[in-house]
Amino acid sequence: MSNQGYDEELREERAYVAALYERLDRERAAAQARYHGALGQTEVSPGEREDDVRCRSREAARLDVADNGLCFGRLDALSGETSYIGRIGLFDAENDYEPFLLDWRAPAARPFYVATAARPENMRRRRQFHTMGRRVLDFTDEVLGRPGDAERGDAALLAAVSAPRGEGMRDLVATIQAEQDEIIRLGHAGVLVVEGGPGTGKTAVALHRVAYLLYTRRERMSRSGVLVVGPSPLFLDHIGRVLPSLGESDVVFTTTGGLVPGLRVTAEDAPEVARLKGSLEILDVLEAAIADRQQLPAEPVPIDLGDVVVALDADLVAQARLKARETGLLHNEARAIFREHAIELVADRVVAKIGEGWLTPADRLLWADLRADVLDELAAHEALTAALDGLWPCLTPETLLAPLYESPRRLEAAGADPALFRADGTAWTVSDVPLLDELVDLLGRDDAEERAAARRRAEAEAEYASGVMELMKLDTEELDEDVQLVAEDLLGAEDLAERFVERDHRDLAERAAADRDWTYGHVVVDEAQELSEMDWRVLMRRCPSRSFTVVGDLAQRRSAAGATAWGPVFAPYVGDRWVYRELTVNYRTPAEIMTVAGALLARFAPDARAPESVRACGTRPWSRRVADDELADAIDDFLRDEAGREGTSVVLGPPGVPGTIPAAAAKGLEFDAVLVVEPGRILAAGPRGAAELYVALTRATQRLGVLHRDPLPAALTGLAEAGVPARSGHRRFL
Ligand SMILES: Nc1ncnc2c1ncn2[C@@H]1O[C@H](COP(=O)(O)OP(=O)(O)OP(=O)(O)O)[C@@H](O)[C@H]1O
Repeated sequence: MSNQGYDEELREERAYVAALYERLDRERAAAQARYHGALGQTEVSPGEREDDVRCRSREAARLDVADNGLCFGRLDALSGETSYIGRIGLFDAENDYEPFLLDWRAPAARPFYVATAARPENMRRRRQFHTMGRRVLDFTDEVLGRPGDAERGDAALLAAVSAPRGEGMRDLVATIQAEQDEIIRLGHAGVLVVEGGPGTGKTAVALHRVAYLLYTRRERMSRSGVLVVGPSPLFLDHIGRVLPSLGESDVVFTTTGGLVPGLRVTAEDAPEVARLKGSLEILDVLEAAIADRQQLPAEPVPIDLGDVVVALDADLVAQARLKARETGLLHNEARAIFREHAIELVADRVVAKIGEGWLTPADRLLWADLRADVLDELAAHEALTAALDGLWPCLTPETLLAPLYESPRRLEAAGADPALFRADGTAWTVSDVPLLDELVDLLGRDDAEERAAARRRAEAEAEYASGVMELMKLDTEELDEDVQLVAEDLLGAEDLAERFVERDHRDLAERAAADRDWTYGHVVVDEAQELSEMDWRVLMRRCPSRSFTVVGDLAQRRSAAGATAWGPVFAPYVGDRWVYRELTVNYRTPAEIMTVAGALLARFAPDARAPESVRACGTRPWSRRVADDELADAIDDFLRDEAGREGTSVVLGPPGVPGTIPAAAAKGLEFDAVLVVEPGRILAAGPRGAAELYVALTRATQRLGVLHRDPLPAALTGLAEAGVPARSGHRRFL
C-alpha cells in the first residue's frame, strides 16, 4: 500500500471508529435513562422493580467497559464482507440488527484469532488497530491465504507482551493467539484441563473462557454464577480486573482457604501434616472421630426422680447407641433416635422399680399409663438431658475437629497420625477447610435444633409484625368507617411477618460467596496442581454439573498434598471423560531468562518441557555473590535501581531473609524485574525446593538478578556474573 493509500485508509478507519464511539455514547445515555426510569418506577411491585433495576444496571455496566479499545481490529472476508471486532457488540436496530461492531466472543469473530496465512478461514485480510484512548493511532495488515507469508503479524502481540506491567493483569482480547482461542471457545461442557509452563497464558485463557461461557450460556450461567479459585489473595487482586474489564460481574473469586464462608485461616501446616489432611484417607479418620463422640458413660449416671433413682449405665447407653447407629442416619440426625431409645430404656427401669412387687407388664393398662407418665417426666428431666447430650452431643464441624486436634487420646481413637496434634485446635489452616466442609455433610443437621431456631426467628418476627399492626390500627381509626380496611382483617401477624422478611438485595456474587450450599454453573481452578484430593471434593460439591476449567503446571507443584498426575484427580468424579489441552508458548518470560529456568527444569523434571519464549529482551539475567554483611545493601541497590524504572519489581527469597518474600507468595504473579536471593537455600528447602526456585525465576517479564552468599547451585547456569556495583548512581548491575 502506498503512503498516500495508507493515510487515506487510516482516515477512513478513524472516522469509522469515531462513529462507533458516538453510537456507544448514545446507547450509554439511553441505558442510563432506562436505569433511572427503572429506579423511579412506582406502579410495579418492589420485587419487579428490583429485578428491572438490576437488569438495567447490568446493561449500563456492559456499555461502560468499552471506553478503551472499543474496536481493535477488522476482518475482510473473501466474499467482500467487512467486520469490525471489539469488546462488545453494537448493532443497527433499524437494519435487521446488522452488526456495526462484532463482540470478540461472537462465532463470526473467531477467524480474527485463528486465521493464518496457511489456513485463512475464508478471510482475505486481518487488520489490527493500534489505539490510544478513543483514537486509532495506526494499523497493521496481514494478508491471509498466501501460504509462505509470515504466519501471523505479531506486532500487536509483541507490543502487548513487552509493555511494562502495571496494576494487575489486563485482558487480551486484542491479541489472543490461535492456540489460546481454541481453548477459550472449546465446546466441552465437563472438565477441561489446560496445562502449560510458566507464562503461557493459562490464567488469562481461563478468565477469557469464563467471559466466553458467560456470553454463550448467559441464561444458565447468570443464575448460578462462576467460581474462580486462585492460590492467594495477592493473586486474586492481580487478576481481579480482567473479568470486570470484560463486563462480567457474576463471578466469585476465592482461595481454597476461603471456601467455607466465615472461616478465618490463621495458621499454616507443616508439609507432612498438609499431606495427611489432603489425602482421602483422612475421611476414615473423620468418620472414626465422629463415632468416638458417641460415648458410653465411664461410670453409671444416677437419674433421680424423687421417689426412685435409676442408673444410666454403659449397658443401657450401648443399646440406645446401637439402635441409633442402625438407622444409618448421620450423627446429628440420629441424635433424636438415640435420645428417644435411651429415655425409653430408662423409663422401663423406672417403671420396673416403682412397680416392684405390685405391678407387672401383664397389667397392661396400668403399666402403659405409668410408663407414659414416666416418659413425660424423663423428657423434661434436666440431668438426664444433660447426660445424653454429653454422650451424643450435637456437633458442628468446628466442635468436632478442634477438640480432635487438641487431644492425643481422641486422635488415637480415630486412628489418626499423632502429627495432627496441635495445642490450639481452632488455629485453622488452609488444609482444614476441606475437612470442615466435608464434616457439614458427615455430621448432618440436627433438625430439632434447626426447627427450634426457625421457630424462635418466626416468633420474633411475628412479635415485630404485631407491633406494626397495632400502629396500623391506630392510623385507621381516623378513617371513614366505610373505607376502613383494617390490615388485621386481611392478614394475620404471621403473614405480615413473612412480608417483612427482607428480600435478599445482594448481587449474585455476594450471595454465592456467603452460601456454603451454593452450586455454581462453572468453576475455574488456577494453579490446580497445588490442590489436594480433599480440596477437589469441596470443589466438586460446589459444581455438581462438573463444568470445570482447570489450569496448572505439574512442574510448578509446591504442595506436598498436590497432584502428580491429572488422571487420578478426576477419575473419581468423571472417569476418563475429561479433556486435556496444552499451551506451549511463554508470553511472559524472555528467552534469556527462560534459558536459565529451562536448564533448572531439565535437572529436576527431565520429562517436562519448558515453554518457548515468544520474544527475547536483549539482556542476560545476572548473578552476584555477596559477603554476609553485603546482602541487605545489595537488595537495597536493586530496589533503588528499580525505583528509577517503569514497571514493577519483587525480591524473592527463602524464609527468614529480611526484605524478601517467599516464591510461593508470588505464585501466578509477574513483575518486570525479579531479584532472587539465596537460590541455594530455596533449593534446599524441602523436596519441592527446585519447583519453588523454578517459579521464582519465571516471574520476570524483563529483568532477573540473583544474589547469593554461598556458591551458586550447579543447577543455575547461564547467568552473567555481575561485578560489585558502585554505591551511587543508577543501573549498575550489568
Ligand atoms: N495472547 C496474549 N496477548 C498478550 N499477552 C498475553 C497473551 N497471552 C498471555 N499473555 C500475557 O502473558 C503473561 C502470562 O500470562 P498468565 O499469567 O496467564 O500465564 P500462566 O500460564 O498462568 O503463568 P504461571 O503458570 O507462571 O502462573 C500475562 O502478562 C498475560 O497477559
